[in-house]
Amino acid sequence: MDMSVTFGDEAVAAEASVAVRKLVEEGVPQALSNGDPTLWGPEAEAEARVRLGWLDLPTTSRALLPELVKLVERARAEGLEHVVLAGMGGSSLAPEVICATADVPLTVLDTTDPGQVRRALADRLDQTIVVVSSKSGTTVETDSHRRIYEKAFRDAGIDPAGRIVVVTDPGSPLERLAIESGYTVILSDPNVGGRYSALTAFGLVPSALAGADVGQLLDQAAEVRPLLGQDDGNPGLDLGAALGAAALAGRDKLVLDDSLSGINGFPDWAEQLIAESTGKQGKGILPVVGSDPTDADDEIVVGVDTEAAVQVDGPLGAQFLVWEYATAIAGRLLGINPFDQPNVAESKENTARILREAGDGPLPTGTPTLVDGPVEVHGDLPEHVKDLPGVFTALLEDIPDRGYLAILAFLDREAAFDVPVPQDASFELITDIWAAHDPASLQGLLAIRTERPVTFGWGPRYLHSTGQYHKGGPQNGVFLHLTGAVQNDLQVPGRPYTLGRLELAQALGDLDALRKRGRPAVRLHLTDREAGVRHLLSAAREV
Ligand SMILES: O=P(O)(O)OC[C@H]1O[C@H](O)[C@H](O)[C@@H](O)[C@@H]1O
Repeated sequence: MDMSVTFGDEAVAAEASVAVRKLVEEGVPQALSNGDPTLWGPEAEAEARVRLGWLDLPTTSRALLPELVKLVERARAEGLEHVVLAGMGGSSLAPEVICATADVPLTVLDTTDPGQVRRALADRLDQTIVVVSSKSGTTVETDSHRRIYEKAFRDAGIDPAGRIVVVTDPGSPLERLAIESGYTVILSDPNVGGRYSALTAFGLVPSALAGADVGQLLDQAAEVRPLLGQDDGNPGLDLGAALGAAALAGRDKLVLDDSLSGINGFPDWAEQLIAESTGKQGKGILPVVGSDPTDADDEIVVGVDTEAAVQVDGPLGAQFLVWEYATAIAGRLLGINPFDQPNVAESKENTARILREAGDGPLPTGTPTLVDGPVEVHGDLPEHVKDLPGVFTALLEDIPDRGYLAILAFLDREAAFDVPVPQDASFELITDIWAAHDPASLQGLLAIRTERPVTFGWGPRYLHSTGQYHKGGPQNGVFLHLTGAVQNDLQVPGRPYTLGRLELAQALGDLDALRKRGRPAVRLHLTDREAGVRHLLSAAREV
């Protein structure tokens, strides 16, 4: 088996081995492998009873393969080359990493940004097949994408029934709707939670349609599965013990480094698994993705196929299973229920309330505290702050010991790639131009100004991932939300709002939840998106 967990740091190894010994004495590795729901205490038991199905997926998901072969053959025969996936959190992050790793194209819609959705709609609608993936069948973003694509197909004279494939849990409202609409429905295993669903239909259906070899993923997972019952040479146990022991010792910022890995985008998937599973009751592990280690004493670096304090090597299918097992182990060590997400609903409810109360009127954005060029600043700031560099400085100074800054961008994730580049530009020049227009560049620019971790998330995608940790985990985060004016909005058919209005209401809803906890939270609103991003980045360079 080519899956292994090794330690590049002796102190981390020693600490992990103490935790392993304790877990082995308690019979945990075997019990978890057998699906024992009592491992997280009596309060978690009822939920754990219906959340451990992921342990069996390397075998049970095989049953899906013949159905997937047929679906793929039909799509190919009909020339449906453009695969769009509408899904949030666990329902999109696994297919995203599977397809990026297999180097097959998949358009992922886990956004409410109208520009990003319009770009997908404008791309080969006549050859598009849309996978609508939602376990609950009620997620507002995914429901909006379905409505928008149904209308777009109808407007183009295309019958949506031939173009929409639904993946959901048995009995969900989406299953009912799909049956009534004549859509292809593939049901998932209801005993697996969203973030553990990589090897269910949620991970496999869109990936197979996009052209990935999903049978191989199951083979890789099946190969590592027997090791998960062992006391020795159990990579899930070793990783979980290392993560849990480090967090208990105060090293609860998990820097994920995949710089040498052939697996593309794994940290984004691991982030939602770990943040949503552990970030609750004031405890948790904060994944830090896309930032260099800072050597702070509350940090542990884990490498995916990359040298680090803890190094996790192996193929993607095995990595999924090992990280899921490890998260369940870390959850036990931390004393939390790794299968619920008690605080995700808060921001959602705030958003629904904001939309309802606003009716047809403007959303309650308030008046800006100050305006700097194309950027409005909303939020409480010290009086001496007069411009954007001052805002950044104030936020960085506000990060408490052991705290972090989270940048949360409710913007178009792909807009930077639309910026025209000179025809003869070198690859370096092109990436420089992109970086100069990419809001995500703010992470690196602010990270070098502080010893504390700086994370970056796209909204509303992070609400289904680190959003749980921000609200339920240790209360030491400082938050910077980015929103932007919408040029060409998109109505959500059958709903009294546009995507742009929903996107802004989602940002406001999350801000309400964070401010209610007394967390410092500032919103920067770009009145002109492109100029605003450039202005933000140049202000960050001046800090
Ligand atoms: O698949 P869905 O029911 O649409 O849920 C999508 C996501 O929604 C919530 O945010 C959950 O906390 C996530 O774990 C889940 O992956």
